[in-house]
Amino acid sequence: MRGETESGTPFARVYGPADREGADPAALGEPGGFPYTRGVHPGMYTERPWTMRQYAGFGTARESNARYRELIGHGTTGLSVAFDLPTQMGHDSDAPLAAGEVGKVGVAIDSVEDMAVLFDAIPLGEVSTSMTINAPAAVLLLLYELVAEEQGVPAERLTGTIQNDVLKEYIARGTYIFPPEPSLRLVADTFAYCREHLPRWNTISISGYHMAEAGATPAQEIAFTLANAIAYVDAALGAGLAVDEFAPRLSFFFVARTTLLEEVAKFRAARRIWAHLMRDRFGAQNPRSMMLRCHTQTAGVQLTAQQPEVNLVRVTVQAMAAVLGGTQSLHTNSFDEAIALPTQKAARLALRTQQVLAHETDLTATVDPFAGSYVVESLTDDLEAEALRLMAAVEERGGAVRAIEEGFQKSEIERIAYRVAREVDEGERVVVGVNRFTVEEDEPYQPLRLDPALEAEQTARLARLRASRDGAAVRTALEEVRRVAAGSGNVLVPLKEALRRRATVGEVCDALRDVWGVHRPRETF
Ligand SMILES: C[C@H](C(=O)O)C(=O)SCCNC(=O)CCNC(=O)[C@H](O)C(C)(C)COP(=O)(O)OP(=O)(O)OC[C@H]1O[C@@H](n2cnc3c(N)ncnc32)[C@H](O)[C@@H]1OP(=O)(O)O
Repeated sequence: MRGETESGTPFARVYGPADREGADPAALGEPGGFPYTRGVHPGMYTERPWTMRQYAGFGTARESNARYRELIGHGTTGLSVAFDLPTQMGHDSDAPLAAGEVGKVGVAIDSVEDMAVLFDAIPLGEVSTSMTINAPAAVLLLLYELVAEEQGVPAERLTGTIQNDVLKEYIARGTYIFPPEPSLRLVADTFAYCREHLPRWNTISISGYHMAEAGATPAQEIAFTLANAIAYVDAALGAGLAVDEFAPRLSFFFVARTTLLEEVAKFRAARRIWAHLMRDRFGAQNPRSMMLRCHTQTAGVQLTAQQPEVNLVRVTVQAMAAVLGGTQSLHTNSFDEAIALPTQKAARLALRTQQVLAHETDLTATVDPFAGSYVVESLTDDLEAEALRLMAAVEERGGAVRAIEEGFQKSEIERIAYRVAREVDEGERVVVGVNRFTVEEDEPYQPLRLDPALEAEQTARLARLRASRDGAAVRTALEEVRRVAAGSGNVLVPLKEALRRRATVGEVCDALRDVWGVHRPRETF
């Protein structure tokens, strides 16, 4: 048995009252009350279960639309769109760089017409939709708003989230386009635009998930995520917004690992740190600005290609950690994700896992069941202290952006990833089915295969769009995007007009690239 937490603190063999002596009851508080250690709502899941939000998308808009409708039919309670890499990088499906990638890791969206197909017969006034899109987040949000307009749904009714967290892209995920400064401006413009037009929209999902997948410990995950959050808050304040005008719509995204006790503590510690930051450092007055609301995804990196059915068990434990930690929204991975895109059956089983937890167990019968547990409260305090220490290290480097430019977070995370890989290789860290309890031959598994004709189909669709639209109007609209991007107005306004006129995702991103350039990472190791 490992003698220390994933964050590197030694585990006591037994925890007891002595470990909690002198603990301040105010640090725990009440559910729904400052500092929200016990959760953001007084009644939590006794009032409403978390949102079951399965991340999905592949092929063209038509295939993904069918998968969403199927998920809704099976009882999913929120949508979560995965985009393909060209879309995430702001390139059209016919761009040379897109070749071979169209529709692979998510859906290909080139224009408002694709977006309309993606949400065909899905009432946007009723469903909440998350979109995992970062550098071009504003563009995809505007496409969503345009489709809602076509459906006759007013923007102020729309609920959902854009990931829009470009800082962690530089650290871990990699789909950045522009340099940090214009990227932060675009984020602040999005906050301002949403405040005015889409007040119920969560404007960002500040993500620790990808850093965790890259190797971050739970303490690093909290610290680097919240350090990025501070940079976004500073950017918005710098753009002239008041903290309570945008902070209630900031949201977060964490992983849930199989180390259940430490993970439960992680969610609780993160909420506590955020509440203090917002109240004490940024002077927030609105309690909603102080509530860390989060989505959680089970840890994909812990799933194995060997004996893949064992992943069902891992995902169940991870999902329990998220629920016991008080998440607002949850994606459970499919058991076959270490091999390929999920099959239909695996995707359904993943959703069923959440439904069993919500409807068959007693996890939802009472709020924050682990409160008062000697070990979980101690781990919560330990994680809080360690995360604050790491956040101070980021501050010493001049804040998140400076530290990113120096390669600090990335190299700290890589150090841990290397250590974990070595422990697995040496058998010190047990991975069932990989370095212990292996079998000679797994049963054959049929992965989902994408139709190779799909890329040609999507580029032909794009050619038809280009031939049928008013080319001169598109050129004028793109010129306006460049003009505003070079100045200081809110760039979402001309972007929306260009998209309405059938400019494509690639064309509007190219217009921004013309003005802002692209980010070139510094190599560190
Ligand atoms: C790995 C992969 C990749 O790299 O590609 C990815 O990134 S995948 C990444 C995928 N990312 C995601 O799916 C992100 C999902 N994020 C979200 O859905 C959001 O940001 C969220 C975390 C804030 C959750 O939003 P949500 O709409 O699902 O849920 P909420 O908690 O906001 O609940 C909806 C409404 O019900 C209210 N409500 C909920 N529960 C209660 C309760 N117990 N008592 C009283 N009210 C309640 C909320 O206040 C809210 O209303 P009101 O709004 O009025 O307060």
